[in-house]
Amino acid sequence: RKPGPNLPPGPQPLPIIGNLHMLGQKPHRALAELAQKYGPIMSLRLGHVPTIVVSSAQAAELFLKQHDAVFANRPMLLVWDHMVYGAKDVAFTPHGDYWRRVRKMCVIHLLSAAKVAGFEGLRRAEIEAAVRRLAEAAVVREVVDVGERVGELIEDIVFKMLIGKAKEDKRYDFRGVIQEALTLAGAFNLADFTPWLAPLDLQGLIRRTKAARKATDEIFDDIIENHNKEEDFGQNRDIIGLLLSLMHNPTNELPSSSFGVDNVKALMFDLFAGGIDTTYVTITWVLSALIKHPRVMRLVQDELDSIVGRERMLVESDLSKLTYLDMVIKETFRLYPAAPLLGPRESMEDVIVHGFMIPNKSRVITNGWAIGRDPNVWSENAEEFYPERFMGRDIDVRGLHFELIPFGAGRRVCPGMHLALTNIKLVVAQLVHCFDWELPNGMCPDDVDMTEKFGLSMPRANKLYYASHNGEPQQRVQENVKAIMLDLFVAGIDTSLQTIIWALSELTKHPRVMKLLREELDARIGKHRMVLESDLSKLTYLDMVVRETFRLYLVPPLLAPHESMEDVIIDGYMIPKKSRVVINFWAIGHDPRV
Ligand code: HEM
Repeated sequence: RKPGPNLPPGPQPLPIIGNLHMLGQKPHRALAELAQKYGPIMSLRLGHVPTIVVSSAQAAELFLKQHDAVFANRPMLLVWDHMVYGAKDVAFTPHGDYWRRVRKMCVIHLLSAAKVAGFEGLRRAEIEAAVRRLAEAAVVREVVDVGERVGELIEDIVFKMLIGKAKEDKRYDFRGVIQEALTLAGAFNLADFTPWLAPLDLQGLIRRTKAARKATDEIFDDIIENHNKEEDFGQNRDIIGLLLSLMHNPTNELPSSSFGVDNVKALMFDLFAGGIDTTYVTITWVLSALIKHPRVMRLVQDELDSIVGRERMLVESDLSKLTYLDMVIKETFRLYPAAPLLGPRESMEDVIVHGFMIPNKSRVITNGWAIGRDPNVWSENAEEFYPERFMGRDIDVRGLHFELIPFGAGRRVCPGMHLALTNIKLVVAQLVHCFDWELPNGMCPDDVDMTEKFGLSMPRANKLYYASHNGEPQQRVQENVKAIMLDLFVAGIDTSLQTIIWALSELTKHPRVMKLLREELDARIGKHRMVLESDLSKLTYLDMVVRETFRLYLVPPLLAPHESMEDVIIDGYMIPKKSRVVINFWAIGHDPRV
């Protein structure tokens, strides 16, 4: 008899653990190395679970397009079960009727292009506020933790979009908890592969998951309680309001029996985790790559200057014209995909793929990270950051071109990609358009460390510190400071802050004056302590700088109006009683005769 098809080739498994010991700290790298030896469709055994690893564009197309219906299931993992209320969400729930209904609801009502476009004003306000904060740091040459600033910004945008207001709960580091949850969700848990070890929780993953789940659960409970108190939540102004109104008004599609409060909380997890973590991780990779490659940074800025110019801030309708930025973002996804192993799949029946037997209930791992670095697709310079490789090549990231699938492909492709791409492009473009970024402490671009940490999402291993400018004052920052000052006037922030900003702006513009002021501070105070109020009277040059600022930028320029209390003759002129007197101190301060 002719022998039946074989399993794909792979390394020999050990008893009990199978090949689990071969995954190491960075499974995407270890699996890519194994695939070099065993090929792009490789078979492993993780504990007792048959596992197929897919590592080339052609193989991914077979699994995620040609046989997608067979591989549209997700394995049921212990961490996910704990974290998302028995997998009642979209991302971690098994294939079936419930998944189909909630996914459809997400795609149509929560994450559609129209819904995302509806939040444009909100994004603009949050980004302007973040740019203003960064510009204040730029003026005093503060070195900023870029990841932290980007994380705060994305968190603010997502909170406003999902719950209609900023995060109020200060009990937890929400972003930290979400990142921990995704690290746990991506971990290879011994207990999933050798169930009799589950009660021992040898890696401590379940203990950590319970802590993360407790934190998210308390935050979600508070959000729901506050929403339920607000009578107009049914107006669907924010996304959680919409979910709650679906819960309170069941439909045929989502009957009350299948859509209770745990389902709402599970979906909240997907939306917060998907919305914040992967987007923030991708933006920090793009910015790191740009700092590491000043040539590319310059080209992105040139494109922004030619499309947007320097007289205004970028708006969302500019994004589609930024073709070079688009290539930079693709190149970042290629080398640093936020989800390096995509989302795991599970086969729902025996199937033959490319002549190999793939048994029912096999775990399928697609190594997006390895596909992005495959020299057969990307040529010998596959490891190099070179956005121009996309020029004239029709390769998109949306799951149609299997050489580049950061959002997955097929039935379970990421439904949040439109939102993610909008946020990523917008934030990167604004930050690069508004600021010249430099490395602090004499670091050079080659020193930028691009080491990654493994999890369901793949963040940078180390923090990213940049100064938004660090040498001679630059036009880009000055223009930005001016725009911000304008904002401050409009916002009516108090006058002393306005004066401070004018003074700092003039100091940035006049390095000679800044140098003299620094020398005075060094001479009177030294470098080892902060300025005390008792020092102020000794700082005579600072006093002159402040007076010069008042001369040029008196706030407000006309002072408050006075009124005469009787008729009076001044300089031969009659000034009647009850005359309004406006004194133009701005003109006096600018009078060349004085
Ligand atoms: C850079 C940003 C993002 C990346 C790289 C990313 C990547 C992915 C990947 C690789 C998958 C698995 C696809 C598969 O199995 O084939 C996925 C699924 C998913 N993503 Fe995203 N994602 C991002 C942003 C978002 C956002 C903003 C949201 C929503 C707010 C979101 C919500 C989801 C959901 C709900 C699923 C599960 C879909 C399903 O199983 O049917 N993601 N994402």
